[in-house]
Amino acid sequence: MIKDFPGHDTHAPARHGETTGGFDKSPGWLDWYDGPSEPTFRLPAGAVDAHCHVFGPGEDFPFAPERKYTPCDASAAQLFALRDRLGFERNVIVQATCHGADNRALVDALRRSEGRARGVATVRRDVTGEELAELDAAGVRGVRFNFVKRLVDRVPTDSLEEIVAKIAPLGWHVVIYFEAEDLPALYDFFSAIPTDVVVDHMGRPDVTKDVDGPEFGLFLRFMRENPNVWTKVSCPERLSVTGPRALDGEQHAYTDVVPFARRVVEDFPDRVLWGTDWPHPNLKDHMPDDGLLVDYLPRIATTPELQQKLLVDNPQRLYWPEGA
Ligand SMILES: O=C(O)c1cc(C(=O)O)oc(=O)c1
Repeated sequence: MIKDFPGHDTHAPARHGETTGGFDKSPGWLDWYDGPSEPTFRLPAGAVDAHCHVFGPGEDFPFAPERKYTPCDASAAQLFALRDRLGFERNVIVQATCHGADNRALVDALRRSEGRARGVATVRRDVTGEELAELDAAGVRGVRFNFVKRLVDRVPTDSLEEIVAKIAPLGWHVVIYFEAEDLPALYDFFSAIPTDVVVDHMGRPDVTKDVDGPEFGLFLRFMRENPNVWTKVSCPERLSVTGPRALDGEQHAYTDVVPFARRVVEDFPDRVLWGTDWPHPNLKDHMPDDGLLVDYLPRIATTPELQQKLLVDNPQRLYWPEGA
């Protein structure tokens, strides 16, 4: 059973950068950017921020004992304020690893969204049908499998297969997060997943390498060979090496990532999604202005048709297939 926790608007709201509940932020933690600029790029009506998270608040939804980092709070109310500021209509909230397989903060945010958010949960192999039904009723439509070693301990493949068998009848999909260097070893396992599959952040390419080279070529081949695979062309702020950063009004941020994202959007226009990744866990050297991240979009989806698919039609097909 998912227990209802006391609503956090009964408490004083967490201030920007705070962590409540007696947790200390990881050393060097960067807080999300307060007061983002209003985007210059006008998002199409019905746009979905298809990758974002909530953290805690720690006081109401404690972070998981097995977590690899402790963030600042980033509440549902703060996420929805960002949604409105940037001009998005809806969100897809992805369970963050700092909450492990405890989906209470996610479920609470989904319930508060009044149908304007769907979720991607993390579950263990022993999850029951009753728990899955409850997650489904709250708006969860997928599970996340994480292979990034700095974020999680490795879960054995047979556990993941067992989870897939449980979620497939619900029509859910699998979100996978991995580093480009691990794709060769995981390629066959990923290709055998029978549900839709969504790859986080383009499989984290090394953007100092050639967009036409073998590493990114393998990722493009993975998408070409598996028509059930989608990807998020998100996180330029994570992948960029030379920037410039989305700060101080910069309108050409993360130029080194543009050719990679643009290639994917143009080759697979019906299987791409985009999200802010707010509140941007584990960034080390800067925190982007989310308004300027939205201004990055027309550089990777260069026509109104591509923008409509990326931001509206594709997320709607995957997360609100019943209609707007
Ligand atoms: O690269 C990351 O650090 C990261 C972490 C998480 C998470 O902790 O869930 O999610 C993301 O999308 C990206």
